[in-house]
Amino acid sequence: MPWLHLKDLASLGRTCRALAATAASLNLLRANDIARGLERFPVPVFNIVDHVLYPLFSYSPFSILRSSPPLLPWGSLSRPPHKTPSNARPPSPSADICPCVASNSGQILESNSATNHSQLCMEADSPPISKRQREMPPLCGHLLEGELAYDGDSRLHCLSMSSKSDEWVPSNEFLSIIECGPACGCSLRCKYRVTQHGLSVKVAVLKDHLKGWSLRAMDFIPKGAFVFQYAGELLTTMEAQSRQRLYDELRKTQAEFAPSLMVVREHLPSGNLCLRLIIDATHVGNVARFVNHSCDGGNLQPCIARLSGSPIPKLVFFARCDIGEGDELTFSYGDVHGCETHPCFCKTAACKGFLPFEET
Ligand SMILES: C[S@@+](CC[C@H](N)C(=O)[O-])C[C@H]1O[C@@H](n2cnc3c(N)ncnc32)[C@H](O)[C@@H]1O
Repeated sequence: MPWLHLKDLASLGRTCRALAATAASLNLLRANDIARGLERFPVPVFNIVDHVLYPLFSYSPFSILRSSPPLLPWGSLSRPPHKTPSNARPPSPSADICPCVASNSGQILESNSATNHSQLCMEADSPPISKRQREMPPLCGHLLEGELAYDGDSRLHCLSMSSKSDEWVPSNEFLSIIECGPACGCSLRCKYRVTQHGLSVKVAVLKDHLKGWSLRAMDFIPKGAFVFQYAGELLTTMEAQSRQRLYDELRKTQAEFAPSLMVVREHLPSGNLCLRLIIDATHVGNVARFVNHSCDGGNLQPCIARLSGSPIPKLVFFARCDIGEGDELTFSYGDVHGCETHPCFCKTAACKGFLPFEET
């Protein structure tokens, strides 16, 4: 029964009282935590709009390669226990500097300046750092342009790409962050691994009568705090195109169907495309699949995070401003409105009337 789709569970529940009780308790378990214990906090679902108990998809805190055969919506028989209490914080950085600056002998090569962190991402038993490496610009913990990304509270403190001032100006441009990763000798406690601990704030999924499911903050989230990554299936362009055609067909017949296919493109200063990251959270994903679009940019800042030594970047979100408990979490899906078919209900002053859509 734990693997069954909501509809099959309901049919089975109608056959006898014992199965009805089991189906009801399974439904309650699912609605109390859509993340199935895979995140630091349970993610409850609330719906006073209709009788759908919870959305159907497979929860994964991290992106996976295209799942074939598809995962079942409720993957495991035994529900994994919450490993940490719900009020636990991510592992706090153990020291002021990243441990991967330590040499083989355990001696610290760099001083406590975060801007000196560059040379550093090396295995503990890797060869000593060369003069050339010492002179390399900083990498981990920095934005692509070299600015330091995080302040002492692990909050994103800077700087839109277009503004070089110290004041953080929210922007629709994606920031690009480099974090410590598999190529570094440091542990998960390193302060340059802010985006690597899964969901970092309490959220809940709520049904909205116009936009479908939506995501709400269940706690105050300070400006600059990491919120979550956008996890889903990583697709090739060809796979994405064929899925998009299928989703367009499904939308014609199923009013409730809300696909969550995101395409992020990165360009070189020359304008040439250098990265296309396609994440489909329609079937497999995390809480970010419930974030709706807002034409004014919303309260989440999307960023591309690269982990040192990992070939595939991630799409991650930080709070663009202070976010109050109960606020809906939103971001801008894009500026291009190529095909005006799906009405937007963001209700902001900047609303363009339709959801962004671009043929790629
Ligand atoms: C990433 S999902 C967001 C969660 C979705 N609302 C759901 O029910 O699963 C994207 C889909 O949500 C809907 N959506 C998101 N933002 C919207 C908005 N501002 N107005 C209307 N629909 C929106 C669209 O159907 C879109 O394809």
